[in-house]
Amino acid sequence: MRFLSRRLVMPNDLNYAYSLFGGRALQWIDEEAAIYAICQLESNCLVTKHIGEISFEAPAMQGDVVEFGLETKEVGRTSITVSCLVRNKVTKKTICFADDIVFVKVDPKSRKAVAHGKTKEMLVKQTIDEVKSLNLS
Ligand SMILES: CC(=O)SCCNC(=O)CCNC(=O)[C@H](O)C(C)(C)COP(=O)(O)OP(=O)(O)OC[C@H]1O[C@@H](n2cnc3c(N)ncnc32)[C@H](O)[C@@H]1OP(=O)(O)O
Repeated sequence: MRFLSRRLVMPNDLNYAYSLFGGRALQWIDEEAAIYAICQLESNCLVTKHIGEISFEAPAMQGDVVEFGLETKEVGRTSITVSCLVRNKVTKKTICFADDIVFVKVDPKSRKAVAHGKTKEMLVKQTIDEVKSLNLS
C-alpha cells in the first residue's frame, strides 16, 4: 500500500463531537480512491460503482494531518477494485479503512460500462516504472 496523499483536518471538517465527520472522511476516500483509479487506468471516465464495508477505528481531531494509503485489489474487464486506509500521519494510527471500492469505466456518451483494457500485471509494471521515474531516493 502506498501513501500518496495528505489532508489537514480543518474546523469545517468536524462533527458535533469535534472530531472528523464520518461523511467528510467518506468524501475524501471516494475522491482519493477515484484519483488513484484514474491514474491506474489512465482514464478519467470512471464512476464509483460500489463502496463496501468501512470501519472507523479512531477519531481524527482538528489540526491532525491524515494520510491516504491506496492499493489495487482486483482488476476486471471494466472495473478496478481498490482499498483505502486513512491514518494519522504522525502516530500512524488507523482512522478508517475501506476495503472494497469499485470503479467502472464508462463510455462518455452512452454512460455504459466499457472495457478499460488493463490487467493487474500491466498495472504492477506501470507502477514500478512510475515509481522509478519519480527518482525518490
Ligand atoms: C467518482 C463518483 O463519485 S461517480 C458518482 C457515483 N456513481 C455513479 O453515478 C454510477 C452510477 N451507476 C452506473 O451508472 C452503472 O451502474 C454503471 C454504468 C457504473 C455499471 O452498470 P452495470 O449495469 O452494473 O454494469 P455491468 O453489470 O456491466 O458491471 C460493470 C462492472 O461492475 C461490476 N459490478 C457490478 N455490480 C457490482 C457491485 N454491486 N459491486 C461490485 N462490482 C459490481 C461488474 O462485475 C463489472 O465489472 P467487470 O467488467 O470488471 O467484471
